[in-house]
Amino acid sequence: NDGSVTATPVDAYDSEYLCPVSIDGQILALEFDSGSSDLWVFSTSLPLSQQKGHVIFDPSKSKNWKALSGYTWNITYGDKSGASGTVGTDVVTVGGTSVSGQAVEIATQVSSQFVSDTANNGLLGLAFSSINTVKPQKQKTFFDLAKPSLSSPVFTADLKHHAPGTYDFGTINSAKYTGAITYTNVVTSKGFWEFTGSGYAVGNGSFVSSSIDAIADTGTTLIYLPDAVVTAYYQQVSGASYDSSQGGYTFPCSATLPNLTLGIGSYRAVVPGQYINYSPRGSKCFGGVQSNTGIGFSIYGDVFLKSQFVIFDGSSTPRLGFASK
Ligand SMILES: CCCC[C@H](NC(=O)[C@H](Cc1ccccc1)NC(=O)N1CCOCC1)C(=O)N[C@@H](CC1CCCCC1)C(O)(O)C(F)(F)C(=O)NC
Repeated sequence: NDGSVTATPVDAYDSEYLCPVSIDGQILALEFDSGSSDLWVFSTSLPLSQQKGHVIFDPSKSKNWKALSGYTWNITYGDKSGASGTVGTDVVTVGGTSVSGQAVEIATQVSSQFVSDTANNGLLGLAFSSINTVKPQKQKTFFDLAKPSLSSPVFTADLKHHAPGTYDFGTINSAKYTGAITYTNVVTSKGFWEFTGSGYAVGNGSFVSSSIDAIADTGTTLIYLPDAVVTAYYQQVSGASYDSSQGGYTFPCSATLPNLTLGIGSYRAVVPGQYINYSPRGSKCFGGVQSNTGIGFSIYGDVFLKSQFVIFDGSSTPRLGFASK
């Protein structure tokens, strides 16, 4: 049972995209995150102060809810936010795709970033189940459980700039992209959709071949790249500089930003310069391309993903596909 669901940007900067998910009839807006593998929700087990402003899942109102007694989870994300709690299973439906026995992780504690992000009522992880945090037994992701019932074991991301996009499960909709799809192999050892980029070009400059170890991550807002790439990019932006008080590169909001081309095999993925003006911050504007220093690999986040049609192929040899649109 293939499915399709709308992914709506939460704000004017496309900082995250949320999708409606039904848990036994209770509908919550969750962030689909190909960088983690826990499906967790705001719940009635949270302190009331942390529930404020959010849509709350109430397991006592679900007839298909089965508590997994003694099971717990605890996750910390790259931006230092986090959550933890208990676990049960329920029927989870996304678009037309329904899964029973899905582990739904109930939050009993969430960090302040989640409390204040009132549009976000939890996450639906789409990375590999190997990094699910449930103990004593890790649980499968929605995609892993849905796979056998899908026409093909894939999901696609068609995120858009300042507009709603879609995630599709089970089919590759040829109306959503142009030209050929380029596939690249994925390494799953860290549990991410990890691949090696083939290089970059800034604006109309020549392409620089270089291997870039990266993950395709719908749960990360920006693009995080090696310093060599980031400095080469902002050298082409007049007035750009690294502003430690803002935590990254900023530039005058009037600046014209060059496109950034990122190579995937022989495919050249073009990120429009305007996508790289992320948001006003202080008296300047904050860049959508930042340094990957301290992360350990590069992250091709939403600023990149929304310029492409992306296939997450979960077949026995997982791979990523990219196409223009
Ligand atoms: C620099 C390293 C990555 C940072 C990345 N976070 C982000 O990219 C957050 C996402 C966010 C948007 C709006 C409101 C709140 C949070 N945005 C962010 O740090 N910024 C700061 C820079 O300006 C742009 C917005 C992250 O932790 N992504 C998580 C998933 C997010 C966690 C926080 C809530 C939203 C989802 C991830 O799962 O994708 C991960 F792979 F990074 C990870 O930590 N996996 C374990």
